Amino acid sequence: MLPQLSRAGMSRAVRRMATLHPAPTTGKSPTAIVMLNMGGPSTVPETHDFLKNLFMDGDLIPLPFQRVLAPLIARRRTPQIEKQYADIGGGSPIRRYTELQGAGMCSLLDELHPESAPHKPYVAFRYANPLTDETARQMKADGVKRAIAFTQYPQYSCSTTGSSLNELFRRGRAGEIGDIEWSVIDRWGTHPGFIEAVAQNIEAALSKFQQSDRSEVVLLFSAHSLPMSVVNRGDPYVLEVSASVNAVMDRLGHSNPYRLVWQSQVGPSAWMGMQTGEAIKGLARLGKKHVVLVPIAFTSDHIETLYELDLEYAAEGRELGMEIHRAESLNESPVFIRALADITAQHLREYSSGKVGPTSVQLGLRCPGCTNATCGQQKHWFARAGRN
Ligand SMILES: C=CC1=C(C)c2cc3[nH]c(cc4nc(cc5[nH]c(cc1n2)c(C)c5CCC(=O)O)C(CCC(=O)O)=C4C)c(C)c3C=C
Ligand SMILES: [Fe+2]
Ligand SMILES: [Fe+2]
Repeated sequence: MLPQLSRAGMSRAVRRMATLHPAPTTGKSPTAIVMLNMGGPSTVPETHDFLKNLFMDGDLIPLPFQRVLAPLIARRRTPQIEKQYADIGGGSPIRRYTELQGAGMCSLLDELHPESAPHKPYVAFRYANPLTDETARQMKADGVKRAIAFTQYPQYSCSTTGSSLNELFRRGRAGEIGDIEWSVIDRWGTHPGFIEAVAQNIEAALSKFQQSDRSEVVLLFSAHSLPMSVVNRGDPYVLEVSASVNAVMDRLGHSNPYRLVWQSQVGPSAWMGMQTGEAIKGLARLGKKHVVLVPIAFTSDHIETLYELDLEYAAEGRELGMEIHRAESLNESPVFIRALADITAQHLREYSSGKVGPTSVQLGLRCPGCTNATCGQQKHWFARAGRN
């Protein structure tokens, strides 16, 4: 039985775990939980390399003459994005939060699933340190024999999770990771623990409004948008984000009016809408003066929350006479860290019983219109793991 801690107590405990969770000393090879995400520049000077890696990724942004154009676009975009990271405190907090979440998750997992203990968290970012190749070297040095590739994007897109899996697969094929039995958790956007953590943060934001205004507050769920070219080839991200929103609203008992809107589009092509900024202006025109912004597709703070939502949109809304609060990102939420441990424990149980359940990869199911095979790569994972 795990100890029940208060939110503050748990947060302190998680912080302690993050500094204390040591490399295992039992001599038993650890079960690696590899946390996949895009990453972000921890300091402003790292912005250029982050952008260069991002624009080099053909799974995210397919460009003609990618190797030539990507560095040029990255260089041109760097000053603007550097300023945004400077304005949110000098860098992205994603590495700090991911390490904290991973340490807390693995401590809980050792108790929830002792059969595979010790569990050791590894972070593999796609565009910032620690990059996948560095993590691969560390796993090899640690003698890892069993690993779970655990996406930290709750909802699947071939441009995000698909890209991270492809990168890990390439490193494995090049012999950089060692001989490992892999399995994959590739989506968990409706897991009850995740939904509970988001719902609790919404309730905390709602409590900032006067009691008499509370039921009138519009919940504006905001997710990073996706180019329509990606949506139209059958990418499941939009559907899966919608499913998350629906599950949160079910958990809240449909207490408030709500919409799902899309932010952070880049470049001139068509993207999924409506855009978050336009929605806020539209609500103001309709006389809706109370809004909670809810980030729903990312698990920690980043420029999309700290800059775009807080410094741009919320500020614009307030100028229009609105009261706007943002639901906190999941960051250090003990409910969320417990959810990460539950998702992994469930996956380990399903894996060892030979069942492929909801926390396992959806076996090589491509987007029906996918031309770049991003999603299809996943079948290689199960070939390696001897499962399909
Ligand atoms: C679930 C989240 C995300 C999806 C889906 C996603 C798709 C996507 N993104 C771009 C282009 C860019 N994204 C950039 C930054 C960025 N993207 C996400 C998340 C998703 N992207 C986050 C959390 C961040 C910020 C990282 C941080 O602050 O820590 C950028 C760089 C910033 C900029 O130049 O504006 C670009 C470019 C595309 C094209 C795409 C879908 C195909
Ligand atoms: Fe993005
Ligand atoms: Fe796809």
